[in-house]
Amino acid sequence: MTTQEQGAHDLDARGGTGGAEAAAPSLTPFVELSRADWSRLSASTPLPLGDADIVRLRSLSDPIDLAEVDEVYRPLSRLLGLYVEGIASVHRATDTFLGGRSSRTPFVIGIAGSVAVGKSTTARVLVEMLRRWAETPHVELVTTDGFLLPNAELRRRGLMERKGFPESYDRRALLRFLTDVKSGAEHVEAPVYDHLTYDVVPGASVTVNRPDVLVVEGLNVLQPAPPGGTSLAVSDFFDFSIYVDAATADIERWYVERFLRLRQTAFSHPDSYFRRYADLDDADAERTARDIWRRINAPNLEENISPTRSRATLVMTKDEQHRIQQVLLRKL
Ligand SMILES: Nc1ncnc2c1ncn2[C@@H]1O[C@H](COP(=O)(O)OP(=O)(O)O)[C@@H](O)[C@H]1O
Ligand SMILES: CC(C)(COP(=O)(O)O)[C@@H](O)C(=O)NCCC(=O)O
Repeated sequence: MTTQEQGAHDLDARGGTGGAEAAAPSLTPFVELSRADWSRLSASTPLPLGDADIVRLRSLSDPIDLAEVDEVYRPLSRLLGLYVEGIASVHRATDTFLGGRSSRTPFVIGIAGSVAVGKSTTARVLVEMLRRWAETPHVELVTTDGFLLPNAELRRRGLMERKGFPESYDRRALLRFLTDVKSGAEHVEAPVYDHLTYDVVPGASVTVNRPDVLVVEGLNVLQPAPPGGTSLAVSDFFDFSIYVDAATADIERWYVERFLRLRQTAFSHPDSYFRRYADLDDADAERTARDIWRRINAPNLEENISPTRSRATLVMTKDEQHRIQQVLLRKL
């Protein structure tokens, strides 16, 4: 925020200048767009996804519909394309300036937000769309759950009730991974988490091989570096970041609904960590889900995740039916 903008903020905070004329609009570092404003941008953007693609995404159990993709994700993928082109152009100019000494590295997008707000769905749709743009055919997705400490280590540290909190991750491994990706390294490996066993998979990894775009999705990707240290923040490696937002009561309801649905699928699998939940009736399952939400996910949202919202480049706010109602885009 500029000093002038800060001044305007301070005036606002005091309730305006005291004059009878209309108060000056409050200045923020974000451009604010309603759904209608945002979706109007879609008219000038070709849609790189068709019905068949949406059906395929749905088959991966993503519930998103074509209207949402059309009105919200189409402009978003175009905007991201503009940022990718912008960075590529800065890269070319810098490379000429340096006499050919720098190599281009992947464009990294971070996606943050609460458990159950719809980060995975947003990330998967974006990946599918970005892959269809000529400038970004090679797009990869990594979720930060692979960087959680294994359950055995969480138990040793008394952190099983803190899964998803900043201290439950191997932050240095995540920083090393991103440093390697942003150094232009080939075949960079990330560990893998299994929601079925509720644990990191020993010895398993995914490999990221210099994509055009890497999407990094996780609860805490916008967390600042720990105070007092000299360490970097994960977001120092992002070229763009998105915070997916919604009212806490709606997110809790989505969490409970997903939990109830999982009884028929993941929970009933013989290897499921939550096998004991598969046979709960609706009332007991809802009680259990609300208990996990209130003990773990709600405090994490309030203490660690929500405070990072204003660090994002773009904030997408959903209504109670997952429809994006407002987009905030950071001013440049
Ligand atoms: N755009 C959407 N429309 C309808 N339901 C959605 C949408 N996005 C997510 N959901 C549902 O909300 C729940 C949480 O979404 P998910 O992407 O798994 O969240 P997260 O990755 O943030 O935990 C899931 O049950 C998912 O099916
Ligand atoms: C695995 C998660 C921490 C999400 O991790 P992320 O990929 O966002 O880093 C989360 O889905 C989770 O399991 N939380 C613990 C509480 C619960 O079981 O809901």
